[in-house]
Amino acid sequence: MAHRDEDSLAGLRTVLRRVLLTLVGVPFIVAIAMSLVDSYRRRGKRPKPFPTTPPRTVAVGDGDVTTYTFGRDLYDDMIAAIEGAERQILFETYIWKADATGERFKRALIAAAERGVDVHCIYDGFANLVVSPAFFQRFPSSVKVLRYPVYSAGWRFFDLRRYGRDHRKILVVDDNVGFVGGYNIGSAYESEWRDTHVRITGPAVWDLKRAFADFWNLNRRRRLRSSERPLLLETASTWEPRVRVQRNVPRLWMFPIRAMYIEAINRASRNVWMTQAYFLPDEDFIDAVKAAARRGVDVRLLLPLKSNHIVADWISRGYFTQLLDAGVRILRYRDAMVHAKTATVDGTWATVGTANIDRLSLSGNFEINVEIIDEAFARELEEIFETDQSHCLELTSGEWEARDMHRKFTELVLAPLRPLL
Ligand SMILES: O=P(O)(O)OC[C@H](O)CO
Repeated sequence: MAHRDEDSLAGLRTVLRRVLLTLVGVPFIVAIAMSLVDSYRRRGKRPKPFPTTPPRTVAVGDGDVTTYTFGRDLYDDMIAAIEGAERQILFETYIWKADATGERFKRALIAAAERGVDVHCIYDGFANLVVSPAFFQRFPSSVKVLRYPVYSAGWRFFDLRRYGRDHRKILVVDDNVGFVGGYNIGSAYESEWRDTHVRITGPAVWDLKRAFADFWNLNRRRRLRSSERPLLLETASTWEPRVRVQRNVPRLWMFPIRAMYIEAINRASRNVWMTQAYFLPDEDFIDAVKAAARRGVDVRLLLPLKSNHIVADWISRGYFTQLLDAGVRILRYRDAMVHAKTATVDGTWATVGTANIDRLSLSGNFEINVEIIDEAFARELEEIFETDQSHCLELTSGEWEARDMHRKFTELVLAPLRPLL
């Protein structure tokens, strides 16, 4: 009798193990297969044009904010700022391609260092694993370069605070100007991707400097020569109430960007317009978005019809039914990858930054978003949204419900991956 009990227990365990392995393993296998097929299909595809707006500047408090929606405009202004630097350049990027654009930035940074400007660069080791190491080795010692390592937990294997990637994109020149937003550095982003970045002048530049300096100082000792001095900043003498720089710092367990979004969505009374590259939020975030739509707020979500990560697209689609049922409008951008991470609420609140709406960004990575409470700037972003919307296909409930069974099944199979992305 005891033997029979043990046998059935062991049998149950085997069945459970197999079910678990299937639940975890199958989504991974499907995701890998999809990514391979998708990258094969993309080969040789020509980029298509998309509408953009010229850089426009609005005064916000004691400074200006210029918004960029086309990479070439942005890169030209970033290079001009680097070339005009007199004292210090702080440059941080998640991806830094070793192509013509990447080389252009590298040359400009080296030239600045050679004329005596203090140049600091940070890039993420994991994001650039596919970039030739030679590209990063050919920096002269006059440029201080910090590679945020692929593995940074050391012997603290279980300390999740040490696994976040450095996903930020920042440039600060002297005390005068700062850039932040979705753009990485690479030729494809210059003309083929639709993204959003801002150039900031005024007191908020100090916050960008501080964000850079804190990260640098946190990692300086282990990554650079021990003699390398920390980056020191004067305390900010001016507070700018309209512009807040929100930083996710996993190492300090700080994730204000998710809270910032949820607070803004929860207090929306008129509209929430979001443009996002990847939309795979947690359940509480989704609930806030649905609640806003249900109380009559005009909630619009603008996403790429096809992003560069097919698996993220499929997982994102798993949320569409509940969003459409709640009254959220889903607008899908045609022909080009939308990589922007922006939102406006009630024509007053706005954000532009590096954080995607997914778990990696909102509760994992080092991220930076600028939060601006200013009607003129929000209006600016709303106009950009309207331009983008004119290039979108709106997804209707009828169309969505009529999709094939195999699509519904694929969404279901991939759903267990949601918490990982
Ligand atoms: O991580 P992001 O938002 O900078 O996007 C990077 C691209 O997805 C690279 O594949």
